[in-house]
Amino acid sequence: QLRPSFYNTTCPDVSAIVLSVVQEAQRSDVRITASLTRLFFHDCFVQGCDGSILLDDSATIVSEKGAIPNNNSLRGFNVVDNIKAAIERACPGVVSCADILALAAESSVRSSGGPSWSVLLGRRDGTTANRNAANNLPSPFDPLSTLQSKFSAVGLGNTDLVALSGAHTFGRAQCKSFSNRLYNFSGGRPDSTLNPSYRSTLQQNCPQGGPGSTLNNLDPTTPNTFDKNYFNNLQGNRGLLQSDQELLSTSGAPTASIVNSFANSQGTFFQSFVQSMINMGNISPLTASRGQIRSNCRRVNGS
Ligand code: HEM
Ligand SMILES: [Ca+2]
Ligand SMILES: [Ca+2]
Repeated sequence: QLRPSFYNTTCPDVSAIVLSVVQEAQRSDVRITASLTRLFFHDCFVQGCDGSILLDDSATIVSEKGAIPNNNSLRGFNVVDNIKAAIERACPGVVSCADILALAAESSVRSSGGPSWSVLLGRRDGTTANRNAANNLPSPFDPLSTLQSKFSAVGLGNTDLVALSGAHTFGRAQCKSFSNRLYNFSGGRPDSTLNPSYRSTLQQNCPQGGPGSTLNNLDPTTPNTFDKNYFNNLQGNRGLLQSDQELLSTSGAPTASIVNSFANSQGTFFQSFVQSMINMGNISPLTASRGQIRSNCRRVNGS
């Protein structure tokens, strides 16, 4: 069972160390807090929160980093290395990489204006990666019903889906993640659930045939602040990804009323987000004698 006090005697300063490295990184890279938050999601949804996302390719590992949703998209691995190095100096061999991802997500949200919470700890690191499962992460092109089933497969419900999607209140997406909505979405027309003036801004940034890698703010109103504006954007048909706008615009969807309640109250959103991050962090952790404490987050010990 995970608990906030897991490192109280063995590494009492672990949370403060993580926070300070995250905030140092944030000084030169405003986006890094979003990137670190996303790493935790992509770890937990594949084999649970076991640090599998951090493993590099090797003789025995087919890295999740090469999966389609991750390749040329995930970032923050060097900051995780820096956090690990700082923790190893203070308490060698004690803190797992999986727990570092959980702590880095909390520090990131808090350092961007969002809620803080006490992080459940005691996960250990896995010794395998799963490229195929990583290829099956929730996709921005999935219909709502598929997003719901991918969440329910790991024990998460509609409230978790909506609250955690609220992490798109900060960070960036590449044109290729949504440009299908801009030109020829259905019947030769753009996506009708995309606000026309927002659409023309996006069309300028993502011209047809242009580079798919150009970055766009996920939240056009407060791109670097963790707040409830993401949900207000959905109400104005300003969700960037199809998977964002669907939460509100799918007819009859049970997620719509949850979007509206978060749009009305930042306190309600923050409370639900914290609970849902805890729920996501509880996805099949390795505890007790299972797994290991990696000494290098990129490699299984002894390989
Ligand atoms: C509901 C299913 C989800 C889908 C389909 C989805 C999809 C995406 C996509 C396509 C991007 C942009 C990637 C790119 O263009 O390179 C992105 C970025 C991001 N996602 Fe999600 N996401 C989902 C849920 C989540 C969750 C649960 C979290 C965290 C709790 C999260 C946090 C983020 C953040 C913070 C970014 C920006 C990262 C950066 O700027 O480096 N997402 N997501
Ligand atoms: Ca994992
Ligand atoms: Ca925001």
